[in-house]
Amino acid sequence: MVQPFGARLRAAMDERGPLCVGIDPHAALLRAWGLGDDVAGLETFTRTVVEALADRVAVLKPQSAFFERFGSKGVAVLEQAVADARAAGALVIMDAKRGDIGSTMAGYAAAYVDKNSPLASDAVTVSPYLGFGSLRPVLDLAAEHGAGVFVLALTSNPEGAEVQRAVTAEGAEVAAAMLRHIAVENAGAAPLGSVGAVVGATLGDTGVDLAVNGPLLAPGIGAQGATPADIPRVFGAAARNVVPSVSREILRHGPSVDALRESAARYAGECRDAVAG
Ligand SMILES: O=C(O)c1cc(=O)[nH]c(=O)n1[C@@H]1O[C@H](COP(=O)(O)O)[C@@H](O)[C@H]1O
Repeated sequence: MVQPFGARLRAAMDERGPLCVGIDPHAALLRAWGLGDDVAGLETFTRTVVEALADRVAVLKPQSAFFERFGSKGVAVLEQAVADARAAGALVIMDAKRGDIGSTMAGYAAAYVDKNSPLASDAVTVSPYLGFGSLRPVLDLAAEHGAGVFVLALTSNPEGAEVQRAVTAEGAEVAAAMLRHIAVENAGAAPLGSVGAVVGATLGDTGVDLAVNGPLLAPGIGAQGATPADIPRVFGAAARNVVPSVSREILRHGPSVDALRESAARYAGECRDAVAG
């Protein structure tokens, strides 16, 4: 029986530092690496990142969109990357941000968190904006397979506030309501629940209760302007559960494997220090 995702993530963060590196093969990055914006370029880029980092960072987070844009051949590259990264010891969060009615969420759950799926990942990102309850199939299947689910709560982009800071009929902000749902899912889990929240590192003091007993995925560091030093200000007492995530600001150091490793090691160290306070 595989350990729950939260326990595996805590162990990986303690051993390797809390950093998550995003694999986001933007067309501009492929060109900057001297690669074609095509499947061969995608394959080389992705293999290089996995080879450079999967044996040393806690988490890799492929952004599904950048693979899907090449159709089935791109998805095949994604499949291989997920398998290779996990084999090398990294946990993989599939950044798919799926969200649909419950019966369709069962399909997304089967795609990403069923351990027998070709795209089986350690965790997946989902959007709760069809209602938190619509996520039930993915929450349940993830629990059954020892996988995790990261629910968008307060995203790093400024436009997110329009929806996430809106006030519900009960008087709470939507994001706060989502965080409460997440806390309920994680109640009693130790050392860490397997249902995470996504909270941008760009946001400053969030004013919401981040004590959800689960991991807090914190994108926005690097290209979007946040730094590891922002972590204590944004997350306060919850900083220990933060998984800081960096994509472009590390990826731009390729194609040199050494330079990718150096950049990731620098961020991992800075994030470890920031989280420790
Ligand atoms: O779920 C995410 O990872 C995510 C949530 C969020 O609020 N903001 C955000 O930027 N992301 C993702 O994190 C990555 C950020 O990339 P960089 O800005 O290049 O570090 C992208 O793949 C985004 O899709």
